[in-house]
Amino acid sequence: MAAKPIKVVITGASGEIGLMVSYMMAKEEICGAGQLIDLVMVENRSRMKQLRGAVGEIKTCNLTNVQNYITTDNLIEAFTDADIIFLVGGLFSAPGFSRNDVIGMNALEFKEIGLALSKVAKATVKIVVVVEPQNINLMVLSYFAPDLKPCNLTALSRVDHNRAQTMLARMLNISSDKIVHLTMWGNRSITIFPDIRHAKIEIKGKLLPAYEAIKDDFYLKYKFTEELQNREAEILKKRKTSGCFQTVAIAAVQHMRDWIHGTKPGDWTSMIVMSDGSYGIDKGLAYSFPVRVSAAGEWEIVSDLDINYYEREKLDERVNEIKAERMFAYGILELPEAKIEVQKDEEGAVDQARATKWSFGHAEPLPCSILGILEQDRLGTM
Ligand SMILES: NC(=O)c1ccc[n+]([C@@H]2O[C@H](COP(=O)([O-])OP(=O)(O)OC[C@H]3O[C@@H](n4cnc5c(N)ncnc54)[C@H](O)[C@@H]3O)[C@@H](O)[C@H]2O)c1
Repeated sequence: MAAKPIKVVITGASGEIGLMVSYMMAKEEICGAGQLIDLVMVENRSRMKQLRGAVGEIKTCNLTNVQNYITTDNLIEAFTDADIIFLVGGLFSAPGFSRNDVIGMNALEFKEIGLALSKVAKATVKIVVVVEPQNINLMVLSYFAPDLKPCNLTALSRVDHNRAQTMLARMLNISSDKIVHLTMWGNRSITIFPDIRHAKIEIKGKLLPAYEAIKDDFYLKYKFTEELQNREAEILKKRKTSGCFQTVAIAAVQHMRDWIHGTKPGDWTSMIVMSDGSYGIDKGLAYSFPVRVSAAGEWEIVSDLDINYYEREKLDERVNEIKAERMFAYGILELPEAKIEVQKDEEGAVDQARATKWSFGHAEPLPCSILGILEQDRLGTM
């Protein structure tokens, strides 16, 4: 008898990245050779027409990997019995939006997602958060779905891992699979910290430390990080587009493939996971670590890298940044853990245009208090 189809859910499935992830999951045998999937594509009600159009197109691509195509705007229906969930549906940072705008808006989305998962998630589900800011969204989701265990929860830092790997390979004109033991530490933001010191490069069959192979310590320690951080902006400027959609979709699918089948023997990847206290990072903080995955699909943090004084400082800076962003999100959600006071708009005035924009995906415009705090942040008074 054929194996039961694996239920793969993609939220934001009619968006740029969600649609590309859907195509790849329908086309590639990510869940295993010959393994059928049920592809569940989730969208906001207002985008269901576009989603049905997109599914109509995928169905005519002559792909044999999918047993059933399901479209829905109902998170409970989507998440029930789901084996794999790509959380791609959320708000993208538009021109003029600050990072705190994006944190606030997506915190509200991820509260809803967490609540839905808390009702129906399978104990073995594999979830990857693609929506920015990935670290914060993962912690909000986990807060509202407390029964989910760290083994269920990851977020995407593979985009930067892939970029760094490719940049190093290009310096030596070699294939990127010759670069191993690379790590992206911390927060998926412009401050993500690439660790090249532990990376190794295969040259003529021998693994050499990256610093020894490249022989440009100043570039690797200072300029490389800057170039990595600016890479996305550079591409967007040249392409005149608002996002590196292909880069993100491919990274999300690679992340999931490694999680299902294991990382390359002798190597690891970078994933945002809930810290178990490794490297002195607070337990429960969503942080990008070096992560090794067994062939059975169980991930663990690679916990025995030596960390020097410079790296310690960088790791701790990212902890503080993530904690501050988490506090901001908790403030928006009015959680008891928040130490900041959510300011009420005493005048009761609401900028309806912004309220509607930020309430994208929600039945009601966001409350005044939230608009108040976001406005303050934009004015730089927080
Ligand atoms: N470097 C990165 O890792 C990176 C880069 C770009 C984008 N992203 C993230 O990927 C996400 C998707 O980007 P995109 O370019 O595809 O955006 P997009 O605006 O094209 O698509 C997002 C889709 O999500 C849907 N959506 C919003 N909330 C939803 C919800 N709760 N449930 C279901 N659907 C929902 C929207 O209707 C929209 O169709 C963005 O939110 C962004 O944060 C990450």
